[in-house]
Amino acid sequence: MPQFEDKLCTREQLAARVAALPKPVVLTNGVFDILHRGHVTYLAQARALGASLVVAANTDASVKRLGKGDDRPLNQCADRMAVLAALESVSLVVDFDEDTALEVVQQARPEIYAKGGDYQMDAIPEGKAVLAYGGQAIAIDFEHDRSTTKLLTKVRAQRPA
Ligand SMILES: Nc1ncnc2c1ncn2[C@@H]1O[C@H](COP(=O)(O)OP(=O)(O)OP(=O)(O)O)[C@@H](O)[C@H]1O
Ligand SMILES: O=P(O)(O)O[C@@H]1O[C@H]([C@H](O)CO)[C@@H](O)[C@H](O)[C@@H]1O
Repeated sequence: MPQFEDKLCTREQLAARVAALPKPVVLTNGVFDILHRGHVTYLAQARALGASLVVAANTDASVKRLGKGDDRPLNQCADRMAVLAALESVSLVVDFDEDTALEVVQQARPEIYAKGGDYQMDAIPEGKAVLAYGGQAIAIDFEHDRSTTKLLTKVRAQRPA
């Protein structure tokens, strides 16, 4: 097993594994279906806010409920998690089956919660929870105009009729 797979963590292990990480701990969450430059830049910036980065990835069932499309996610959860774990910026990867990462945040209690600039921190449950216990919630501005959905549109447009 490659060493980066040591970063994969179960929900049961989460609190103990986070407690062992260098502080401050930054946590973020998302689908990360087809990893692109926007994602890796954003994850590196999130990691630079603290000393460790925990990424919570939506389970496949949870992605289905987000309404990104019937065929999403393209990459199954275990694969999305392994790709995230292989990144230098990432310290720990956990999955979550709920509609939001609120419970993950409550279990992990990171010093900092980060999310892309497409979200308003005081309007989402994860951001509100971290702010309520005195942590920081930080939105990171988009640096690259990329998205999984745009990539898929491009691929589909190139398919022969
Ligand atoms: N281009 C980007 N620059 C910076 N952050 C991004 C970018 N795209 C996504 N993110 C952030 O990465 C996290 C995961 O995003 P997500 O998986 O929704 O990416 P996406 O490519 O926009 O996907 P989709 O097109 O399926 O909605 C979110 O916190 C989001 O804010
Ligand atoms: O990759 P996405 O679509 O940005 O990730 C979603 O983020 C939501 C956000 O944290 C607001 O609550 C979350 O609820 C959802 O489950 C996805 O992780």
